[in-house]
Amino acid sequence: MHLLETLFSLPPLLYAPLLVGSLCLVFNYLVYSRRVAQWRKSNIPFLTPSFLIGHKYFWGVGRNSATVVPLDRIYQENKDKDLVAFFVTTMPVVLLRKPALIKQVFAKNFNEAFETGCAVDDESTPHLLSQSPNKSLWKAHRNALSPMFATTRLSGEGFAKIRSHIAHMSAHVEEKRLQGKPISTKEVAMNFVQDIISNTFLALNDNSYEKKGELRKFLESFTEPGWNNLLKVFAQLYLRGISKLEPLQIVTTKHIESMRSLLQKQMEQRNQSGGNENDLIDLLIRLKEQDQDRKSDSEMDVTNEMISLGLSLLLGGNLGAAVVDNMMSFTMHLLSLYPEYQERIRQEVEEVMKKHNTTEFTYEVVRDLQFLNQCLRETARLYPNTSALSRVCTEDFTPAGTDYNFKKGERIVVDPYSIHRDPEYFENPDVFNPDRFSPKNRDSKSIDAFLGFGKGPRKCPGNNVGLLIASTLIGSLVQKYEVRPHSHTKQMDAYDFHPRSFAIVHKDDVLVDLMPREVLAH
Ligand code: HEM
Repeated sequence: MHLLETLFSLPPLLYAPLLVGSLCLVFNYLVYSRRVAQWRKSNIPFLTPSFLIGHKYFWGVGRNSATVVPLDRIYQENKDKDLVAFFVTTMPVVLLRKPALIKQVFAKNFNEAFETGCAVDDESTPHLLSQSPNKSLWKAHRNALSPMFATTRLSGEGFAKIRSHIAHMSAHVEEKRLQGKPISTKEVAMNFVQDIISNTFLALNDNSYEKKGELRKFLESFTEPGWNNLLKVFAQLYLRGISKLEPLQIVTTKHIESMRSLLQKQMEQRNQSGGNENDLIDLLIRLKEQDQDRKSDSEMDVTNEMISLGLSLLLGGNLGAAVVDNMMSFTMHLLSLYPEYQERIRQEVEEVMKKHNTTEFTYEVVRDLQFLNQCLRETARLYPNTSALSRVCTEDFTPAGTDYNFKKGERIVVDPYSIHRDPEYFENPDVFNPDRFSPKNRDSKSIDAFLGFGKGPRKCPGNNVGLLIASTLIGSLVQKYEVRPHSHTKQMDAYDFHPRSFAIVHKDDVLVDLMPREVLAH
């Protein structure tokens, strides 16, 4: 009583913050103690939280990589455990450490741990596939988009489009080289993948090497690392209450309206030209035709469902198509440090072209570049793009063969970076060794431990499209040039990642020098 009297005798400007601060501490204590008691009862080992800050390692956010370094330290320090729970500020999470348990929860218990933790509240709100509010809607959208994930769509005429982008990219790098400048892998890769995606999904004929295309600008607003995007993802994952505010939304009203007008323009054009490109625009027009009520409607009005499909395809699960450029940039970095693997790619390109009786890149050539595909998968192992795969329990369950009781609402995370560098699953894990992905070397242990494209029914559906685009870029560059390091002469690790990104992206652009092979031959 005496304490309260003293407090209220202070000027309001002084006691109000003290009062609010004290209430926060009480609330914080209650949150921590309730969850800790639950973990204890559920047999889930946990790390005792520090007041207000949860786990101390997350205080490095903004200095080191946003999540890779803290998660890796927790992973390393709890080697004896299958799983370990802790708090990120006031957000409780359970980190699954063992691939067998991850497979169990992500695949076998999919029905009980279906959500990714950033679902929208309302079915009609335009959203990404990863934000689906319920399983039936997620399934319907994933099925509707499935023809877009088939790589055969990019054979024949589809690959003719890709060849025009190889020509744009080649002209760009040759111009830079003749000016004596290094090549920005970020720029080359980003323009390449985003122009191909614009062209093959949306029939936009961009050449971003000359002028940034419409889609390129749109996608950049989602993927550019920085405080703004970091805060948005953080709010979606950990501050569910305030994440409903418009500036904290991942998909803002402005994005929705840009997507609506882009789709509308392309659908109207297609309706007039009557062409059949087997792309997203045709898919949306078919969807509209199937809708009996709107059959007679000649206007190409774009529904929220169409916007959701467009966003999901272009941005994927974790701001997706953009991950392909990241993968290509890291591959160029690694290959610049391992010239012997560049030579093997060159030999493979020559042999496969000979087999298909051609001197240029075709769908069949790229499809058959097995060793190059291994190099890309090995890149995804060392630099897995997603710092944390996440699921939220939608029901209580106990994974088979364990006595861990997961409660509805529990957030589960998986840290691909640490598992991919664990010698228990990958021998000499820090070494870039594409042969570990050869069919003869792959074993069930490493197959289970590889999480570069996720796990279970929510696994990346676009991985083969992404790998095809990446193989085309890397194959055509390495065939013509020797790639040499310019900015990064040492293999990057977690401390080289961008501190303000949840994705694993390098903080400084990777620059390389290109030496034409015919010059080297003389
Ligand atoms: C080759 C580079 C790519 C990598 C490394 C990659 C990685 C991933 C990862 C890690 C996930 C999360 C999976 C999980 O939570 O279990 C994911 C989901 C997803 N990706 Fe990809 N991705 C790539 C390319 C693409 C492309 C090119 C597309 C689209 C054409 C795409 C579309 C998606 C979609 C739609 C999801 C959400 C799946 C769902 O929630 O059901 N991805 N991707």
